[in-house]
Amino acid sequence: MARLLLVSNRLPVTVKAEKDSVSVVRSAGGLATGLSRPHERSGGLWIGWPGDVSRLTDAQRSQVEQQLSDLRCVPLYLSASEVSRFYEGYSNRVLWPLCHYMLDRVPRQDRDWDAYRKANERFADLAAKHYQPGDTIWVHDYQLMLVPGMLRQRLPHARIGYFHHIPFPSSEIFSTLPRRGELLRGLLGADLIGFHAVSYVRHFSGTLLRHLGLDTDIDRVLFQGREVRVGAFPMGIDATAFETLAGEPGVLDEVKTLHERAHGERLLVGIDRLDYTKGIPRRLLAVQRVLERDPSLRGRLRFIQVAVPSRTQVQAYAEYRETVDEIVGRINGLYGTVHSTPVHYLYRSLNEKQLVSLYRGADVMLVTPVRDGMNLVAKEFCAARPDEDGVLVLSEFAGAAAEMRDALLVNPYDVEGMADAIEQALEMPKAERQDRMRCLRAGVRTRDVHWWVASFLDRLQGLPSVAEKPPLPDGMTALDKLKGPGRKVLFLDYDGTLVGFAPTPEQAAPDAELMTLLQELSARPDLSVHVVSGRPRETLEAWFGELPVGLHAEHGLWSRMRRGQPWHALPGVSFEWKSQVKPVLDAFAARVTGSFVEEKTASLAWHYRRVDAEFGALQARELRLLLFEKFSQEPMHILPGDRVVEVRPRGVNKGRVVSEVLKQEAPDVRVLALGDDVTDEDLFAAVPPGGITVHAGNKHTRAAYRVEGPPEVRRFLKALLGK
Ligand SMILES: Nc1ncnc2c1ncn2[C@@H]1O[C@H](COP(=O)(O)OP(=O)(O)O[C@H]2O[C@H](CO)[C@@H](O)[C@H](O)[C@H]2O)[C@@H](O)[C@H]1O
Ligand SMILES: O=P(O)(O)OC[C@H](O)CO
Repeated sequence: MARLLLVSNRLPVTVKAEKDSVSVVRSAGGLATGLSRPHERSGGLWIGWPGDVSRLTDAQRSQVEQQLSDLRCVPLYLSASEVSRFYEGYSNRVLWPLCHYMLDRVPRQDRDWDAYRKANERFADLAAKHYQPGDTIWVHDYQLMLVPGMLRQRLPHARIGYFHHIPFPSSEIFSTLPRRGELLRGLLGADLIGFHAVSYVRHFSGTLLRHLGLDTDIDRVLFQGREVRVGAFPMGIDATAFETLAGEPGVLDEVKTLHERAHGERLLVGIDRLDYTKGIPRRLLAVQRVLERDPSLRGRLRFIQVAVPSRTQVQAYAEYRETVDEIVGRINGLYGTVHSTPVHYLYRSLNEKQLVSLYRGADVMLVTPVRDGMNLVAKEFCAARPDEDGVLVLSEFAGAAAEMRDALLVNPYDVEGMADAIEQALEMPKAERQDRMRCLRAGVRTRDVHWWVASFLDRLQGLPSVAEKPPLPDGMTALDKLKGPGRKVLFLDYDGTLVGFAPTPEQAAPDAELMTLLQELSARPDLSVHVVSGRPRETLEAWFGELPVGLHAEHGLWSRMRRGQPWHALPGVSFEWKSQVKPVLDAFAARVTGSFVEEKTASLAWHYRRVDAEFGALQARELRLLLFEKFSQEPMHILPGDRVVEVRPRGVNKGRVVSEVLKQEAPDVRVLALGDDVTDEDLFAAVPPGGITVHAGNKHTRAAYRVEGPPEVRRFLKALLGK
């Protein structure tokens, strides 16, 4: 079995320094809880931060290191400044609230970005240092979003996975981050990027399209010549362990004590990290509403809320704690009696036995985060109910809600609605409670943490490795093959290859640098230059008419082989379908604001480059479907391009230009073709053996080499000129 290198901000254990002793204890948090057992069973390493060790003596530090090494944990010590700027700063003041849709909590400046980047570099360096060929690296969570990209640079052939444990917000939210591009590119260093829910995958794909122009095809996206997979892998828990613990005599005794001390009060339970995403204030208000509405429940209801201290140095958490304290005090002041207290609030961590006793003893479990990646407490509660009793009230904004449909789903912003759900839970007949709990438990057992780890790793390890399916070599390395004497013919696509995309076709006119470059290339006696474009011949003539280059318009329908020669069309091409297709495209242009139709002699194009990227891509798919449905018998091709859908006559393609041009050249001429979109694939296909084909971009291609885009294409052509 391949070794697993886990990389997460926190190790699954934390250093705990007491007065004269030091030890390592299990960290709180879903990630630590979920992956501890799989890590124990795998033979790999876990790299991460063991917590604050600044006050340890040298002897204590080596004691800690020995204990960590026994657990196969590799510590990465964060300095005080890293804790404050990388962990508390960028990770928890910026990314955490942003991914949880809390834009108003994100600071106005991103001064901690540098610290975030540098800390990510340290994690990547340490992981790369411990990496052995054949290892699988699995990076976790939002604190380390740049690590996959950094690892890819250090270990181009490594198998790298990344899992995002918190929500991936809609692209509208993610777009507000000034560093969005860097973060997205960082994630794309991975081979597989996992999320808890399909909706997060959708948001991520939309964000890639909007900001990097990358179109995800169901579960994969091409980036820098590599195929990156994305998928939903809902995380589970160690259900068997929770179930076993819930049946232990110690736990059952504890549950009995809990009930005895409650003197017949019904038990509502909430267990969370004290985090403003967990919805504790509104949950408390809902309990208050229940007591307000039904006086008969006063003295008969006990809400036990346990909150484990978390990120206490971050001001928002300190303020949140005050808010919770205040509401608890108010409810107890209002509805407490000398005999009973409605809210029992514990601000501390519990051990597993105490935790499970509360799960097992609860009548109603309240899991009502305002936003949560998954929420494992909901699953732990169900696993700890082998008695098949107890009701789960679950927020529809927790990732877990997608799977746990038998819970009472609530809108955590709707206090009245939550109060209704609590009443419904308290009144629910036993048979219904059991039915629901049976279904919930079946899901929790089937999709447990072992299933989660296995499904992610199986997918990751089943992918062809970069070594098996290497990215295309850099186009620059092909230059040598073109050096030396002998004639060469260059076929150059225009849009997306020689120039970048502009909002309108007119705005993508050639600039002075490009004109000079083409002038110099065509002046070379050993080079013959042909511009092969989808543009109309009038445009090519106006731009390049004076240059001694071959011009080929409308994908080769029209050609002007040499300067001064007339344009001629390919014979036998039918255009009759145009009059029927045009109204369909016009209707799309009218309905999709910002899109427009371009008409050429033989073809039609619907452009959506000025339309919102996600919406445009959706509409383009719909248009293609409609055209296929209506016109499949017509002698025309429907071609998706870069933010354009083109309809062209059959029998016309850029490949025909290559064969026509080469008829007039000696057989040993060397051929170079450069292009970026699907129409250029015909060009590449027609290049004879021994020729060089270079794709400018990230798409699937039959070309043998790849360059990034127009700036690199120009660098390539300049290098060809010896510049
Ligand atoms: N008082 C207490 N004492 C002891 N233990 C306590 C405790 N309160 C909570 N815990 C434990 O901490 C864990 C909390 O996990 P969650 O999934 O609920 O949230 P968290 O936000 O930490 O995790 C992040 O990662 C997980 C896993 O991916 C996602 O589910 C989640 O959405 C994301 O925010 C649970 O295992 C729970 O038992
Ligand atoms: O205590 P933190 O900040 O490491 O957060 C733990 C949570 O599980 C975050 O995913």
